[in-house]
Amino acid sequence: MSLLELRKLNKHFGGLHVTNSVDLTLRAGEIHCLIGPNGAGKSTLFRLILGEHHPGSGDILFAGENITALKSFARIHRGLSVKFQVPGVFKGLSVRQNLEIALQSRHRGRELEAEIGRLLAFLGLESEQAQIAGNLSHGQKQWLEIGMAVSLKPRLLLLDEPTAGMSPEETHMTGEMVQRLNADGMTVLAIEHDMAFVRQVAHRVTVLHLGQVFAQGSIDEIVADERVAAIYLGQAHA
Ligand SMILES: Nc1ncnc2c1ncn2[C@@H]1O[C@H](COP(=O)(O)OP(=O)(O)OP(=O)(O)O)[C@@H](O)[C@H]1O
Repeated sequence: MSLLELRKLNKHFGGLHVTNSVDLTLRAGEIHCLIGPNGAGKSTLFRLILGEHHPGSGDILFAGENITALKSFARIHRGLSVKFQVPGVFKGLSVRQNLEIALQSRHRGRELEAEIGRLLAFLGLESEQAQIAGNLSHGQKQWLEIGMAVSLKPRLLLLDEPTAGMSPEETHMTGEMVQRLNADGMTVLAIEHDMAFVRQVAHRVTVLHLGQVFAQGSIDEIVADERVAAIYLGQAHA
């Protein structure tokens, strides 16, 4: 069963055709990685899925429903969540307070405390819960934001370069987090340049190039594809 379906999606910025008739289907329960050169249109695709941009033409279906005309909050309400590249944590508040803000629209009292505890354990941030978020390491800030993005248990999690700036160890731990979320039933679409992360988590990979789907397959198929090597992996990422 498909959870998300992009059908012939087009987006122009002035004369620039940034999303060019993109067809992409995410199966419910998969971890799907989106890779491609800088400027390929990956982030724009996320903004279209989230409703921050509206397509010139084409359709977006979520769990069978056409959500193309829906506002972002309505999409989030249906179970979409996103973590963008720049951490959007409240830097002056503690880790615990950040999680409380993310959770308080749906949980109160004891239930809220239990959910905060569950997330702190999941993120490995229990001993940092009283820390001011601005003082966390780069990796911990990214994890806190992942925690906020998954706090309301979305059906689909969009991650925009979740491991950017992380050490190999932190990258691996992030991959494990994504796998645990997936094991609990969450479908994940991640934009990533780090091929170790892609190899660790991806069930399928889509290569975007010049706003178009250029290739799709398993990580082994993508790495073996000479056309992909020529436009992307042959550069710094192999
Ligand atoms: N709001 C905008 N107005 C005009 N052009 C835009 C806008 N947003 C993105 N673009 C252009 O669209 C193209 C695709 O950008 P996008 O950020 O989606 O690519 P990307 O694949 O995510 O790149 P990166 O890997 O560098 O993040 C780029 O040429 C960019 O300059």
